[in-house]
Amino acid sequence: MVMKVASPKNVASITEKVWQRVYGNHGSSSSRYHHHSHHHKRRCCYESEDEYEDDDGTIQLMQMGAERTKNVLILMSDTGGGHRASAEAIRDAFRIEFGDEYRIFVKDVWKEYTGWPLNNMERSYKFMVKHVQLWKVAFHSTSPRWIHSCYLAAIAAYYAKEVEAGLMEYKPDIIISVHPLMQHIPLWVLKWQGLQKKVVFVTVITDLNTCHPTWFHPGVNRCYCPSKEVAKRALYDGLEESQIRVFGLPIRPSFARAVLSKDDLRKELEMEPDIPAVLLMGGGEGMGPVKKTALALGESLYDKDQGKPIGQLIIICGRNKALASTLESEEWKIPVKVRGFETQMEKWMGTCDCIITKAGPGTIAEALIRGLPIVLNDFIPGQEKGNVPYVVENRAGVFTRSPKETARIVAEWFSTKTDELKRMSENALKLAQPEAVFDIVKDIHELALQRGPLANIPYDLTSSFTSFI
Ligand SMILES: CCCCCCCC/C=C\CCCCCCCC(=O)OC[C@H](CO[C@@H]1O[C@H](CO)[C@H](O)[C@H](O)[C@H]1O)OC(=O)CCCCCCC/C=C\CCCCCCCC
Ligand SMILES: O=c1ccn([C@@H]2O[C@H](COP(=O)(O)OP(=O)(O)O)[C@@H](O)[C@H]2O)c(=O)[nH]1
Repeated sequence: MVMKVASPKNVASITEKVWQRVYGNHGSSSSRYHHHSHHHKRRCCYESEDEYEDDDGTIQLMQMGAERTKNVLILMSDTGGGHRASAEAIRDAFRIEFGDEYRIFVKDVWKEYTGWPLNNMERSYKFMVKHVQLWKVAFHSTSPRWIHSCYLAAIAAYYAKEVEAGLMEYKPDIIISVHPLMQHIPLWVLKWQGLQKKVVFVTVITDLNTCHPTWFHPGVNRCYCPSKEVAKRALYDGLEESQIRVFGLPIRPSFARAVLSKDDLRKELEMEPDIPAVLLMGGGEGMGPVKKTALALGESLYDKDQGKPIGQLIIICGRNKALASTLESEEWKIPVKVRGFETQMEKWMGTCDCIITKAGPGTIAEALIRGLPIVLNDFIPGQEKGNVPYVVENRAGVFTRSPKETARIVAEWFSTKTDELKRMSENALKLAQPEAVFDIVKDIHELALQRGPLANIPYDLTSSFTSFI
């Protein structure tokens, strides 16, 4: 349970003071500034209030009142592989559903526009999750709202102009955050710019259960929760029911829509046609006990009596190149494929019969769609802890940290307990929500339509107008 130590109003006023300190009296909604940064070349500087030129030189006044392509800015960070996967899923679903109506940008604005430590979150995060106790302390100690709001306000004070420049470069009509640390600062920027009434701001949560409270910001237009458990937490943390929607975790449309034949895929991926296959992975970064588990499977999936394999193994190491090269140099008694970062995960999952993974929400949601029983072999404390009961209590998989136990379970699934494998596969399919990403983008589209005439006013005029509304 998270204790609410400070009221949101108090936190807001601290934040506003910080903004005032940074911008002085220029923090009004209609202010403009000249910001040149070495990070980016494509900067628009407005020389006067009369000149409104877009990057391609078209004068925006011409667009007033007309239907125009709307800009969608998706904020993410490569801390793990899940945020990017969800961002790309949303981008692809927008394209499928609405074609040219929307122009989508997937960006880590902090990485591109700010400096240390925000531009280096991936490395800091990797370091922290390797030292599990450090991550545990950081995760739990920053859970109370007043604590994380203070941290974020301090960061905002330092990098406000850079983040603002990063957001405004894309002239977003809609901002979608798929990252826990990308609510507060962008929402403050919108408030300061007077753009709250023009820009739709939504959060798409990518954790299935025990997510960090930074995900929940009462200032959003919508908060898309992937499960009822997360929705409960959102309500508890002060969001209104009208702000919350539960559609599921957004998964790339290639997963949701593809009809794949296992036989064809096995040919395409050059796998053995007739023996069952297990997929072993550890998220985008190849984390968890992948190597030990692979070695144990190399033994358990080999039938010594008959002198032949009872299963084959696919190991996807993600961005962990060191892991891939050590596994490639091993001698195997069973058919094994070692792969690096794969872009067509739906194919590898489509060709396998079960999966072993750490409790990453993206991988879990994808495996459920493919009906793969799951052996969870690790979890990151905090945000991934709750994913374990989500899978186990719904009987879509099991949890064990022991590589030997994992190898034994898979060997049984492929030999004496095929009925259990089948049952778990059916349970997995019951939990799958392949349409979630489409429901999310359709709902965002509805929100954008509800914005009314303001949304069609050229971007650079809007903040001046809205300050009078
Ligand atoms: C005695 C108290 C000392 C405590 C000191 C803490 C100082 C602050 C330092 C670090 C901040 C820790 C942030 C915790 C909140 C994170 C919220 C969260 O859930 O983050 C998860 C993401 C990663 O995404 C997850 O990836 C998973 C797989 O790997 C999985 O896919 C899951 O679904 C995803 O949600 O984590 C981050 O993005 C963490 C980034 C940490 C970067 C550390 C940067 C260090 C320095 C300064 C920046 C400080 C930012 C402070 C923000 C504080 C507000 C919380
Ligand atoms: O080689 C790889 C490894 C992983 N992934 C994807 O990366 C995401 C991993 O997200 P998850 O939440 O499971 O874990 P994280 O990497 O964030 O820890 C999933 O969508 C995977 O399909 C991928 O596309 N290629």
